[in-house]
Amino acid sequence: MLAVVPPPVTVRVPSKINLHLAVGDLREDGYHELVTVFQALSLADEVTVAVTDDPGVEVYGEGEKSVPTGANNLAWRAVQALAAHVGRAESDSKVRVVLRKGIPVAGGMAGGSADAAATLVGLASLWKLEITRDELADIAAKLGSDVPFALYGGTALGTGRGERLVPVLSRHTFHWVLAFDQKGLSTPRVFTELDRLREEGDPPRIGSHAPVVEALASGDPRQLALLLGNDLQAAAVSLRPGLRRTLRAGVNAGALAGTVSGSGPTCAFLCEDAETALEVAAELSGAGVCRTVRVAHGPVPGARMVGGENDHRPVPPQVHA
Ligand SMILES: C[C@](O)(CO)[C@H](O)COP(=O)(O)OP(=O)(O)OC[C@H]1O[C@@H](n2ccc(N)nc2=O)[C@H](O)[C@@H]1O
Ligand SMILES: Nc1ncnc2c1ncn2[C@@H]1O[C@H](COP(=O)(O)OP(=O)(O)OP(=O)(O)O)[C@@H](O)[C@H]1O
Repeated sequence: MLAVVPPPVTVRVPSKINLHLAVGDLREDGYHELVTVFQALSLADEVTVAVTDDPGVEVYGEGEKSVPTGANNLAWRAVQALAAHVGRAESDSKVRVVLRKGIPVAGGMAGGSADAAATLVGLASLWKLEITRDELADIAAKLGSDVPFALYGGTALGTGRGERLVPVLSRHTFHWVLAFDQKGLSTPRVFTELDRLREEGDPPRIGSHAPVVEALASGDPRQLALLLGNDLQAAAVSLRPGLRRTLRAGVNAGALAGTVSGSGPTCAFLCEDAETALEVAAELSGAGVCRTVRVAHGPVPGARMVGGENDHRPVPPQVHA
């Protein structure tokens, strides 16, 4: 009898920004204790998983040449982690993973984490696993601190090393402009730079996340704009001083406020509305301070299959520098 090969599964997965990122001290395990407010943005990757006789990873799109296609690819590590978790034999776990990247590589927007989360969701369907999203989140947390959030999306408070999540009420769609830098920044390097800055002096630390949570509940972008904060920003700017100019240029172009996204170097600018975001993006494109400019909105849902009946595939307008 011929075996029936299941059709490939495609999952769309959002990027993230940190509206608030408070970094505590270095822990013994090499991680820092975090309190962060994540928001999932419409800038996304798409990941297709398919049964194959020729297993491996293919990468297309944003930064494709700088993404490893071997065992170091986070999506590939997700395949192995899920197969091990459900006790699936290697001969039964042969998959091809195709990544279509929209999220900048090493940009502080959790692109690799997004691909890992999407791969978990895609394989759970391809392999017809009875597994809850919470169980997937436990596997996700072992792959990286940002991976669980990419599964859930929306807006969430993250604690621990960022992997412990609770949803945050967010009443409004917020409009963002994203400025991609010429090249990426290594996340561990940015954390190490913050430790160095803290050893040398006492860089100011951002305050409590509570006002950010209130601003999200109110839905007022002007209120939120006053509260964006990221303890890693000083470290990212120290390693990439040109980011200061980018941050200024976004605000000069009409954004309410700008922040470095996560460990950078992508800068995220909050705008009053969708129309203003397009105007800011157009002006920033001409300012010569970054490689590419995109508009995005959030919050959006986490990793989910493309082609379902709830899938409207919105295409946000794009502006290229
Ligand atoms: C900067 C953020 O994007 C904010 O959401 C995340 O904290 C980074 O998450 P990630 O890229 O998934 O990071 P992981 O793959 O878990 O860790 C990579 C490295 O970043 C540093 N790291 C990460 C998370 C954390 N809470 N403290 C850390 O010091 C550690 O050196 C770690 O070895
Ligand atoms: N699927 C993947 N997509 C992108 N990079 C990957 C992937 N798998 C492994 N990598 C490696 O991981 C490094 C960090 O990539 P990634 O795009 O996840 O960074 P990031 O967005 O800054 O992460 P974070 O915001 O979670 O700190 C890249 O330089 C690349 O070598």
